Amino acid sequence: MFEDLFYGLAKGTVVFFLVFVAYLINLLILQPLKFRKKFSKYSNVYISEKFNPLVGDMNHEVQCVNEGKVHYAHYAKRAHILAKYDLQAKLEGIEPVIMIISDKACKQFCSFMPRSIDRINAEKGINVLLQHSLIVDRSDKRTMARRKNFSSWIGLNSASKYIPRTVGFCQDMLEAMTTEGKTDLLKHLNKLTFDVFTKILFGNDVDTLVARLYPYENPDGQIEEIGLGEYVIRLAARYADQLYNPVTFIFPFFAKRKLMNPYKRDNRNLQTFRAALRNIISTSKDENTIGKKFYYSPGLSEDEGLDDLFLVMGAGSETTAHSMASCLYYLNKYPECHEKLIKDLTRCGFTKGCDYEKQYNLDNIQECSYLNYVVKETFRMDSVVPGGSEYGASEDIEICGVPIPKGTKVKLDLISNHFSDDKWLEPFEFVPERHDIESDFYERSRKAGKVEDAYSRRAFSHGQRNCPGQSFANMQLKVVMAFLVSHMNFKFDKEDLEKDGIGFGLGSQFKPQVNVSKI
Ligand code: HEM
Repeated sequence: MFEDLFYGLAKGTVVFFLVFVAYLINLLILQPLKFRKKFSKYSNVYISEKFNPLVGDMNHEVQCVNEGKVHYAHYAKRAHILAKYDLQAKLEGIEPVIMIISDKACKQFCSFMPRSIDRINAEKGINVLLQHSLIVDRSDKRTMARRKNFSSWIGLNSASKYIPRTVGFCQDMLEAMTTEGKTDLLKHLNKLTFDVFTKILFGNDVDTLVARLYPYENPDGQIEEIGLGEYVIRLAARYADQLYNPVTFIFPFFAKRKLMNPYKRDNRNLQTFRAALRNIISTSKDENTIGKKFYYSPGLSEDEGLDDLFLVMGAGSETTAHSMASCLYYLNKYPECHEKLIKDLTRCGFTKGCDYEKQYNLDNIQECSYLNYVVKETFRMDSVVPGGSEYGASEDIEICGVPIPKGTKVKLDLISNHFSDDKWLEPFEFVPERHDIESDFYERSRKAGKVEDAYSRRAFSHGQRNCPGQSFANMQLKVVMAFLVSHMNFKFDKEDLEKDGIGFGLGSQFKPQVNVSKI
């Protein structure tokens, strides 16, 4: 009898094992191959030459990091190849995605929104982190009303009220950086943008709660005490990492139910963070904060209000801080542009010791044309949100003659276009003048037939779900650059300046150590 039981169990185990192996072969090899085959017949769809089981086209990312470049540097390197195509059939690991490359495809993508293409809540990675926020929702009336509120609370007019605070934080940051010798630039810039956002969101009466340290559970199980700014950065990084964890795809049940680490631990940290935000909002007596407008937004549940608030903190601060690092990096790499910018700032009255209260306002900032070109060029050279968001086809559609079945994941390529030889003259050079229609460089570009159009610049994406914080980010970048460039000398490491493929977009491994002194 025991023998029968033993054989029965052994047989069951072998059958289970074989079924599991078949499931894995289908998931990891057959389905990805089928996807490649399906699109390989279209001459306007790019498919990478080699099939890499498990990593798919992410092998480019891995290779970049191994070569000491930022993980998305390959988009620039392969821009001349991608520019020949409308679409790319890409495997992000084992996940099939149609990437929108050409302007024509981008235009059609926008025209399909929201009826046939819309956000999908893939319930993975960052989407789980912000599961009640507007970013994961389809573009129905309610979501678009949430976005409208967003734009009016964080739009240019209301945002310009915070310019004096931003300047105040810049002064504090400069003091802190100049006492350190070589300084961790990103750490300071992250703190700066986070400080600005927390003031806007929470007001003045909860400073102690905002400045408090909160418990965070490390991957090795140790508890660390960290500030809220660091919390946002770590949560975003942990949930982005979940996307590269094979369990997310192979055993989605365990990941969704948070039955094992890192899902369980990440969720515990997320709940600690959300409780901290709730406490801060309900403690604050200041009725006019933007945080309260989000949290108590009519028609939204408490969770939705809280996650929209978290979305502003996550989407707004690290992105802008990293763009500031890019901007300073390129100014250091191209000293002639730095000199020109100093002249332009001086012309517009942004000098050391000027009357900050009077000088730093929206009108004066917008007067600085070269500053504007420098910021535009920074966004072209380094797309700080390299991944963009996830969209999906909600019915069968055709883009540039290629049928895309319902349910296919679709994403916009936000980088390669910025380095296309067909669109830009000398695309790998940092040339702010290319955005100045009165410059010689612009004239040369125009004569060569390379003039930008509605879809040439993609850092903030396109369509009705593009970035609603664009004006805010632009303004903040200009204010901070105007202050820092007129008050500080800075020097990145020579090795970093000479190296190709440095970038500061989200997920970048670069943490520049910079020599800073006051002017
Ligand atoms: C350098 C700065 C920034 C860049 C490059 C950037 C870029 C992006 C990109 C590429 C997206 C995805 C758009 C898409 O799905 O097609 C996005 C979404 C979003 N961004 Fe930004 N962003 C920046 C700063 C900000 C700031 C300062 C805020 C808030 C004040 C903000 C708020 C948002 C929100 C709420 C969304 C989601 C919109 C929706 O789902 O409808 N961003 N951003």
